[in-house]
Amino acid sequence: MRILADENIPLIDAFFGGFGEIRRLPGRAIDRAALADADVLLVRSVTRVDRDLLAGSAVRFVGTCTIGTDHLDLDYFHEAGIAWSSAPGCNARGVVDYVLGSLLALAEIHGADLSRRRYGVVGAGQVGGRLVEVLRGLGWNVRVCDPPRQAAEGGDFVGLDEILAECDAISLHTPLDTTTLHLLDAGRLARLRPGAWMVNASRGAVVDNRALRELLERREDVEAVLDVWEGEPQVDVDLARLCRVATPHIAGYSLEGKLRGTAQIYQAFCAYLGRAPEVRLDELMPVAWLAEVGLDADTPVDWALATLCRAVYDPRRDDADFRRSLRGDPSERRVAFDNLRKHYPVRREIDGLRVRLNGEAPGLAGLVKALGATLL
Ligand SMILES: NC(=O)c1ccc[n+]([C@@H]2O[C@H](COP(=O)([O-])OP(=O)(O)OC[C@H]3O[C@@H](n4cnc5c(N)ncnc54)[C@H](O)[C@@H]3O)[C@@H](O)[C@H]2O)c1
Ligand SMILES: O=C(O)[C@H](O)[C@H](O)COP(=O)(O)O
Repeated sequence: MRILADENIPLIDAFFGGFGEIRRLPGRAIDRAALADADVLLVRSVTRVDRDLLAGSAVRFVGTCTIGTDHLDLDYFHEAGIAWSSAPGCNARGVVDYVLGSLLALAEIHGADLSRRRYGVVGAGQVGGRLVEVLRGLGWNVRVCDPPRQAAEGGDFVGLDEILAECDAISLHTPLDTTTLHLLDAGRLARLRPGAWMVNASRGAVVDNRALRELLERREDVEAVLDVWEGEPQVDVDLARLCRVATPHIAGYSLEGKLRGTAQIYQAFCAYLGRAPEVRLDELMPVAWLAEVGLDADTPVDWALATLCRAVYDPRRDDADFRRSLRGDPSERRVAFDNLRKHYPVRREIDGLRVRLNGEAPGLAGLVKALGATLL
C-alpha cells in the first residue's frame, strides 16, 4: 500500500508504518503528480482535496487529521466512492484553552472582571460545546447560538441577533460552509455592543475580514482576537495589526490535539480495512513537563485562573511571534505563516494539570473542576 501524507502529521510512522510505504510532502505541494501512485492520502487543512486533485488517481481513502472538513469535497468523495475520515473533536480542548488565554489577555488590558461579562458562543459542537461547559463551570453568564442544534434538540439556545445585542464577548465556533460564509458580515459586525470582544478561531471566512478591518478602524472600543484568516496563508496585515490577539491558525495546536488527530485517522483507517487497531495513543503520548501545580487556599479565584491557564498556555507568545512575521513582504509572510505552524513549540492542554490545594478552598476547587483539571 502506498500512502502519501502531509509532512506535518506527527507520529505518522508509528501509526501508519505497518501499512506500507509512506511518502511525505508539504501539504501545499500535494498535487496530481504527487498522487500518481498513492492508494491513501493523509492531509491536514491546507490541502484542498477534490475532483481536480483525485480524479484518475488510485486513492481510495482520504484522512484529514483535523476537525475542519471545509477543504474536502465530500460530495465528490461520495460520487467517486472514496472513503474518508476527519478527526472530530481532536483538538477542541486546545481551542478552548486559546479562547481562555485570549480572554485573560483582554481582561488584563481593560481591567475587566471576566466573571461579570456576558458571553455568546456561536456554534456549540465539539469546540463551542466544550467552551460553554468550561465558561458555565466557572459560573459565568453564557448564551449559546446554534440553530441546527436548536432545531434538532430544542432547549436553551438564542439567535445570533440576541447574541449581538446582549453579549460583551462573542466566540465563533461554526464550521465554514455556504450558510456560515461571512456569518459576521458588515451589517452584523456593526451591531456589536460598545466595548465588545469578538474571537474567531473557527475558519477565517466566517467573518468578513475586510468589513472587520473597516469596523476596527472606526471603532476603537471593539476588540478582535483572530486565529484564522480569509485567504490563509496570506493575511490582511492591517487587520492583523488592529487585532488585540492575532495568531497563525494555531488555536488547536496542543500536542494532545495533534496526536489525537493522527490516532483518530489511524482508527478510522483500521475500521475501513476491517482490522483491529494495534497502535495505542496512550502508550505514545509524552508525559507533560508541567503536570502538577500547588495553590495556596487564600489565592483569589481570578488570580488562580490566570495562574493555572498561563502556566500551561498563553496565546500572547504566539501573538508576538506572528506580529514579528508581519514585517516581511507578502511572499515572506506566507512562508512565515506556514513556518510558525510547522515549527510550533510543544504546548499541552490545561485539563492535563493536577492541582494540589494547600488548605480548604471550595472556590478554588470549583475552578479546578471547571477547567477540567484534576484536584489532588
Ligand atoms: N483554529 C483552530 O485551530 C481550529 C481547531 C479546531 C477546529 N476549528 C474550527 O472550529 C469550528 C468548530 O469546530 P467543531 O469541531 O466544534 O465543529 P462541530 O461540527 O463539532 O460544531 C459546529 C457547531 O456549529 C453549529 N452551527 C452550524 N451552523 C451554524 C450557524 N449558522 N450558527 C451557529 N451555529 C452553527 C453546528 O450545529 C455545530 O453544533 C470549525 O470551523 C473547525 O474547522 C479551528
Ligand atoms: O480543523 C482543525 O482541526 C484545525 O483548524 C487544525 O488546527 C488545522 O491545523 P492544520 O491542519 O492546518 O495543521
